Amino acid sequence: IIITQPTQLTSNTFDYVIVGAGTAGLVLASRLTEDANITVLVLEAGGNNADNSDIAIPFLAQTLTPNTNLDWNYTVTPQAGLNNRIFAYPQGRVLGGGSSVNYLIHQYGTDEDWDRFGTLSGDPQWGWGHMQKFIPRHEKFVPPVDGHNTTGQFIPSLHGFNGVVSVSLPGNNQSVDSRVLAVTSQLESQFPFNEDMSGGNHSLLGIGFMQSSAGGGTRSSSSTTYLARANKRPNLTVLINAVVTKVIQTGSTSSGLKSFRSVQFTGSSGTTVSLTGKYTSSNASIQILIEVKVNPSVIVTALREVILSAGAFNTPQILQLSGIGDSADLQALKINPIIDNPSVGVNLSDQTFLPNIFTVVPAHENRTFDHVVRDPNQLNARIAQWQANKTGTLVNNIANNFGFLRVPSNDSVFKTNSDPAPGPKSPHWEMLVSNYFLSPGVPVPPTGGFLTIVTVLISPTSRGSVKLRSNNPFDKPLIDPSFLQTDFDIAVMRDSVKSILSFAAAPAFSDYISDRFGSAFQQAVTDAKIDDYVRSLTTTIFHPCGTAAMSSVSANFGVVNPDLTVKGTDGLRIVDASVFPYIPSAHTHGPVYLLAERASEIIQAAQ
Ligand SMILES: Cc1cc2nc3c(=O)[nH]c(=O)nc-3n(C[C@H](O)[C@H](O)[C@H](O)COP(=O)(O)OP(=O)(O)OC[C@H]3O[C@@H](n4cnc5c(N)ncnc54)[C@H](O)[C@@H]3O)c2cc1C
Repeated sequence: IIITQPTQLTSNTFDYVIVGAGTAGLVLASRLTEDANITVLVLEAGGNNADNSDIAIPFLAQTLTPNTNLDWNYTVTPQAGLNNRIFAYPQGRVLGGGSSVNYLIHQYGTDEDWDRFGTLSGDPQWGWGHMQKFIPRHEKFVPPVDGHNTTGQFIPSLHGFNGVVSVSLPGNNQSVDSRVLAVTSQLESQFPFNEDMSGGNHSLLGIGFMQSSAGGGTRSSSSTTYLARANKRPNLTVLINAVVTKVIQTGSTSSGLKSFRSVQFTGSSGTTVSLTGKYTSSNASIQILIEVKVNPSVIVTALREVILSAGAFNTPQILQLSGIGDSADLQALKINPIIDNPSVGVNLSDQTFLPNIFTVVPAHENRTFDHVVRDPNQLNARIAQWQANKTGTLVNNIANNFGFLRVPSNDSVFKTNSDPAPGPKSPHWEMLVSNYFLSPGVPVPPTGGFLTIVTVLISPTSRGSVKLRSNNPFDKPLIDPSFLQTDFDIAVMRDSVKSILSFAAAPAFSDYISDRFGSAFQQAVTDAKIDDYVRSLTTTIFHPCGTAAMSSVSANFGVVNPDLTVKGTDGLRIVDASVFPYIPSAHTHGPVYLLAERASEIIQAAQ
């Protein structure tokens, strides 16, 4: 059941306490409570999502964040590689976490990604040979809502058809789709067609159709799927509006591990304390009323384990608030270090987002979605169509077509850099073709039609960090993704811009695209100017990973062991995007789902 107040808890002990009802947390909650004898409490800082139809409508994903009540409303620290800019760094704060607010793009990463995890962790079961078995358990591939013939648009053997989360191809054809496909013939050697980019042992390289976590035109999140199937079980309790502030040491084992089985959190049901004072100066007297909302802390205890699934920013934040982190950092903030581990909060890896925007000739302006985005009447008409029968423009996410590419192996960048991709099937960069002006946080211009080809650095070599600002759990952490800090990263982005300029210059777009949009893009005609342009516009594609990374049991770095237990602890595990030692070559929620499915198996085996 879902409860809203700590006072509704019927016990303060549970077999498992899961922190965060996000992508991973709800997989665990659902799988662990399949055993009716196991009790689980999930603590989620955000609210319910049931009454928010904007979450359900795929195309409205871009309106859910940043800076909304579904978002943690974080920002990056000034980014040296991006002209010291500061920008929003959204993270879902609602049942379903990222899976409720993200752009629905669904993939798993390549077998090369997973095999690297297996090798690095010393546990071959993180390799693809084992991990692929979770796809049929997780995925329910369903036909697109427009019922079009999908032959040649995906490879059935790579998918599951009886799992939990719905996945589908675009359910509304766009006029640019056929142009994109024409480029895969016209410029085939550079942009070949790829029938399926879900990952695994099929190469990701090439251009093809997007697969989304949606079914019947509606978002399929961990909340609408994994939680929905478990929600009626009496052994599962989900408390929303509960902000976890730390995990608490409850003892030690005979082998010297520190046990952390209690969790401290703050519910929303605060008491308001009013202080009234009078300030009198020589010529005025002011009455001052200060109201402070005091949220009492509540402590719950896990009989078996506490599992942190609070995401790549908040999991390392909670660890550090709990005394698990770099001792020097913690002492500087007057936090008592319990486990000294300098790997906590470092190794932050993320992929970038560069909206390369083109203007569309007036004759085709109406084929873009810009009129829908800028005109509330047109948008409302499409919302009504979606409400009526789940069809139309809004059933798709930001793009129907996308592609993954590599920097050519003879490129000079490899003279000074080794290849960070896990293998030849794994890309260095991605392109997403959006049929409108797509630049998160920037409103569409009042007139004109646009085509945006987003480019994404998929295999970054820059690494950042998540550190505490203070010992106050309600202070936002200092998040520094260190974007484009290496020669390799900027070289890949430069290559991506040059490549999409060739893509846009293909015959298929000659009667469609009129120009590049914006002076920085127009002036990007030399390598140096392209770099300026890249640094002036790049932000994040919201895939932070690696801040509590998995390593082998004997490694002298890393935060969790291959079984996801926190090093040096007993009763404490991490299951979320923070444990990936490298960012997967993919949009990250699919890899997180597979990770959480395997974690459920590991946790059940340990019972
Ligand atoms: C705007 C956006 C677009 C994205 N687009 C895509 C996409 O198209 N495709 C894709 O694959 N991936 C996408 N992602 C990334 C993907 O959603 C994440 O990689 C994935 O959701 C991470 O899962 P997680 O379980 O690690 O964390 P999350 O899903 O973020 O879950 C963490 C949960 O913990 C809760 N929590 C955090 N701190 C506390 C606390 N102190 N107390 C209680 N609860 C807490 C949070 O509120 C949240 O519900 C996107 C992400 C965003 C933000």
